[in-house]
Amino acid sequence: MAKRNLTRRQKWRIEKIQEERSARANRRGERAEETLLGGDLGPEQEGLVIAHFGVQVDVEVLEGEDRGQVRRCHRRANLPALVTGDRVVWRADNQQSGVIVALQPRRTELYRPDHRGQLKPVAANVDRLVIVFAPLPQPHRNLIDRYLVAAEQAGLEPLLVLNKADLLAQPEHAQIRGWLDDYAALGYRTLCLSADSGNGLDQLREELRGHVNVFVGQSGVGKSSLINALLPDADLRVGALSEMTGKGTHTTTTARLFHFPAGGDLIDSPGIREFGLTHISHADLLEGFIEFRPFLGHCRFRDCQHVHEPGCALLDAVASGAISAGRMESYRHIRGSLTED
Ligand SMILES: Nc1nc2c(ncn2[C@@H]2O[C@H](COP(=O)(O)OP(=O)(O)OP(=O)(O)O)[C@@H](O)[C@H]2O)c(=O)[nH]1
Ligand SMILES: [Zn+2]
Repeated sequence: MAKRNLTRRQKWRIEKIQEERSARANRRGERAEETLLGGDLGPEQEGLVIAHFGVQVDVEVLEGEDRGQVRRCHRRANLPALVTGDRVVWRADNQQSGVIVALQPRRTELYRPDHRGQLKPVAANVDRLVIVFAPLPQPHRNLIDRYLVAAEQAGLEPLLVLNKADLLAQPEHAQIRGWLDDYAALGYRTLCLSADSGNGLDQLREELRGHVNVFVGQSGVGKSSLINALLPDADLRVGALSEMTGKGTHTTTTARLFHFPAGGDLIDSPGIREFGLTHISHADLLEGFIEFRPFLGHCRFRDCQHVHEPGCALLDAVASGAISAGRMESYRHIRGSLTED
């Protein structure tokens, strides 16, 4: 017994010595790096990544008298790639920039495939997916459902926004309102509003407050109109960014974080707006239809495709009205478009 204890203690001491050694080596490396980066650094402080440009990121100061200001920072070589929305620990240098020394754990991550098809994080700590649709362009249920599945998969709370409510008075568009009610009945947050008239924008401001939001939806549904109404300071939106980079080559692709004047944040970029359109596994797809969950695993056949199998719990649920035919159709449509077999 005593012997084993001793051995354990010895092992622990050896590990401790090794840890201290590697910490010392790290500190040496960091000191060398800091000398290269231009000398004395200020104390560690919290920051928020609001944009990134290759190896550099823009960090918003979250503490002290410079709170709200933006510093162009490098990151220490031992850190993973940073993305917009990351919370970091950083140290100021004496030239209006700084060094990022640590990345805080991410609550959520949004991924997009890069040009080689590999998934890469593009934003961190988003918690709200604002799915915008409208009577025109004609909405597609499976597209909305796809965003909902992506939201479930990424751990974001969806908010369904039916924009262009002014068009609902036209008889040919009247049934779209029913879609919103169907989603509300499933337990989702919903809003019906008009960016043009401004009706319902106050409720939207309320919904966005206290969240890091991303807007998605088909082209032409009014995302830009809504964002313009919520972020009236146009300079903040576009101009400031190209001015800061000096050349503006990254202005259209990099994700950028904005603060809504009424509270809450927005992370936006053309790439982010397409979030959720790829890479869903079969299992995630089924789980992403929240009302399917009580029935999953209850089909007679373990490899049930939920198409025409006898004893299919999902088909029975459709027959009994527990699952709507529209959502089932939407599920099948998305399932048919997945590449995984
Ligand atoms: N009738 C009506 N039209 C609107 C409303 N909101 C936006 N629109 C119009 O819809 C069109 C598309 O709006 P955008 O804001 O550019 O749509 P978007 O979703 O940003 O489109 P992309 O930039 O292509 O992604 C514009 O002509 C807007 O004027 C609304 O509440 N009612
Ligand atoms: Zn089944």
